[in-house]
Amino acid sequence: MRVLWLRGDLRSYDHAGWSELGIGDAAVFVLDPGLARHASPIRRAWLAGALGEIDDWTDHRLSLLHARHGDELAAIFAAWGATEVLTHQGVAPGIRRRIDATRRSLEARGIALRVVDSAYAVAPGSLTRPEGGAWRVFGAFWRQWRPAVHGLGPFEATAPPSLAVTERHFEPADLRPPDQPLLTPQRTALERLERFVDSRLAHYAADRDRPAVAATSELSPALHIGAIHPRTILAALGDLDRADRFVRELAWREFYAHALWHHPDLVDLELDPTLRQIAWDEGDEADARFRAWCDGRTGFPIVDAGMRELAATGWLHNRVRMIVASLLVKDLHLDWRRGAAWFEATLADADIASNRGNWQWVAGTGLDAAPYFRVFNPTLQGKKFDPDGHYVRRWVPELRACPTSLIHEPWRWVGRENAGYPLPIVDHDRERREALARYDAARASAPGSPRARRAT
Ligand SMILES: Cc1cc2nc3c(=O)[nH]c(=O)nc-3n(C[C@H](O)[C@H](O)[C@H](O)COP(=O)(O)OP(=O)(O)OC[C@H]3O[C@@H](n4cnc5c(N)ncnc54)[C@H](O)[C@@H]3O)c2cc1C
Repeated sequence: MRVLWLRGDLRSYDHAGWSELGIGDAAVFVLDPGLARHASPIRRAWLAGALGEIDDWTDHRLSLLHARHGDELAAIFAAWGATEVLTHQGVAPGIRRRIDATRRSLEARGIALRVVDSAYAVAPGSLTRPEGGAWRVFGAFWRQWRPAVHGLGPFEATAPPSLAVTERHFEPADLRPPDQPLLTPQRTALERLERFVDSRLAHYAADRDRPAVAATSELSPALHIGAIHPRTILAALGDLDRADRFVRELAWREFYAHALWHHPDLVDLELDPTLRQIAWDEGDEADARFRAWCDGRTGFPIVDAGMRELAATGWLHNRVRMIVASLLVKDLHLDWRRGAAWFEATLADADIASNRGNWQWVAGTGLDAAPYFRVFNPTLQGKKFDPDGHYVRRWVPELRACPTSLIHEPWRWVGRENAGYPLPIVDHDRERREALARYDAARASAPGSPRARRAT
């Protein structure tokens, strides 16, 4: 008997695993105690929705287990009479550890575990530099990735398999917090894809940086749980050259997954060894700044709009992610890991590879990162990418009456105080200089730097 062990591939179509199942097999989703504890309410809602859709499709024969990975899970599969377990590739270090532990326990019982697919168009680890290891520069990765996805098509649709074994420790609906909406991630993803190709793709390159404009695909939460596969997206785009700007974004997702595959420590460790000693602020005052950032009360309108959108919806526009992340690291001098953890606690699409990779990009410490000395000015970013202030007014009601000419500098607006909007939490120019000094000091004290050698 075969067991399809579903994880981040929660869909019924364009799926390598379903096509291998036959009468008498089983499909299972395992809720590890860690996942149950850490997933944010919005992610639980996406998960519950996707499991509900698969459960309906299999006529409620999906097995849903509470179990620890490793021995406990392997023992359940063995009791079912499993001869082979199919699953998809894990990329995040914690997931890889859980799969490896389960594989070992299965093999000890004479059961094979086979990886049949990944959540990527090109499986992480399958592209390497000629000299080995992950690509360090996106452009070089892109040149190899782009031909590899040429002509890639979705898996053929399969009928729901007649699953024999069903064991249920919970129902999909139990996962959804009561205050979260009932979601249908597969249906939503396919609708968003159609909407994107029909009405947004043509303007994507021009408008993708404007948070007030509905210009992007909004596919990231569905991609994260595998309610849609990049193969399906690429196939729907048709001529990939015409969609080049968008295809590049999909490639960034795969670049970071490849990077994490080769450098599992990028989750917590600066990939640039010369920037591992940056002096981050800690203590009560730093905590207060962190809270103001989380709550959207920094006094920088575009930042506050973004952080409030994130809290309210679990989603945030890419340009605004970059701006808020830059403020945290370069203006508030708070550790990028703190910001990344907050994103993981709140984003519906929270994904270790994309999140940690992008935070390191913003901090200037990662692969192909923004040069550390390039510091976003939140006021100029706001003026450039939200010129009419529509995005700010949507999320910061205190500034609705503020004239457009001052919306990104409300400290100059006479009505600010009555509106109850705070002054900027820091002076950007001063903190920019401070950040550069701290980065320079870190570089100077890094092992191997000429100044560090002189000091020892
Ligand atoms: C600090 C920071 C943290 C981020 N954390 C995450 C995260 O946890 N999960 C996540 O999926 N994305 C993350 N991103 C990347 C990006 O912001 C989102 O993928 C994007 O905003 C999702 O919106 P969309 O689906 O409409 O994107 P679109 O513009 O429609 O792009 C299509 C797809 O391409 C991928 N993509 C787009 N931009 C990027 C990028 N910069 N890096 C990697 N993949 C990209 C996503 O899968 C996205 O769904 C982060 C970016 C920053 C700057």
